[in-house]
Amino acid sequence: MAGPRFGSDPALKTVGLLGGSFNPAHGGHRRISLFALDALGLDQVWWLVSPGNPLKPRAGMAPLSVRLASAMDRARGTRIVPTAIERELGTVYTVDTLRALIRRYPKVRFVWLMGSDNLAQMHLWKDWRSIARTMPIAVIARPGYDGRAAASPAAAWLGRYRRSAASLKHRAGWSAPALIQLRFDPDPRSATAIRRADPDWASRFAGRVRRDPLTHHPVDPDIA
Ligand SMILES: Nc1ncnc2c1ncn2[C@@H]1O[C@H](COP(=O)(O)OP(=O)(O)OP(=O)(O)O)[C@@H](O)[C@H]1O
Ligand SMILES: O=C(O)c1ccc[n+]([C@@H]2O[C@H](COP(=O)([O-])O)[C@@H](O)[C@H]2O)c1
Repeated sequence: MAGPRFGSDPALKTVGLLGGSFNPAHGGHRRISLFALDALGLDQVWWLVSPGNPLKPRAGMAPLSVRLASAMDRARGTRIVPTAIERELGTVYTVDTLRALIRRYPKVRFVWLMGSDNLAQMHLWKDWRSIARTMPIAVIARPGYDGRAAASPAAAWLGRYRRSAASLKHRAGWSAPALIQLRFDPDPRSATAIRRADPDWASRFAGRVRRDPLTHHPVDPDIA
């Protein structure tokens, strides 16, 4: 069954949500976010720096405050808003985070953004079909993962809800489920490669941690 169809109030803001470990944030995150902002006509992209991906090992994960500091550094000068709001909401699973955000920001239309590596394993996420019914999903092609993503259970289920990026620019057409595939010059950068090349990366951000980083969430007054 199709999910909610949103109204066409032009005062509503549009926000793309890119959830991730950001261990550390890198130029690939920045580039795909700026691309999605433009392709989908968004007002902002929020980076949800995760307190802990339930499917990822904790070993090798820098503290949340350090990962957030790296995200703030990478997002500087853009309409990307890094936040650790999941810590404040007390949510770990994406389905719970998205429900809480929708409740908290009724004037915002959200779209979930992710790389194709995440689509490939989305069927392992808690209530993944509910996530797809909650908001449109835009998937960004990522070198080495697109084949696996296309063959995945989540892609098969979402396949009948394929939509163009342009359809999100018409606010009245904002509905879920919807799968939008964003293809542009794929970006090979990854946090894994950065950690390998620079195992000490976290020490550069340790001195830049905010005093209250865990609840930090700068929000456009039009949105709150
Ligand atoms: N180069 C990229 N191209 C497309 N999507 C990306 C890219 N890098 C990260 N993403 C996406 O950004 C989100 C957050 O990614 P994450 O913080 O896990 O970075 P990562 O580089 O994938 O990390 P790691 O290598 O540690 O798994 C995910 O949806 C991921 O698919
Ligand atoms: O909700 C889940 O079951 C779930 C399982 C795995 C990953 N996620 C989310 O997927 C996003 C990408 O995570 P990561 O660590 O691959 O960057 C991040 O927001 C995680 O919280 C969510």
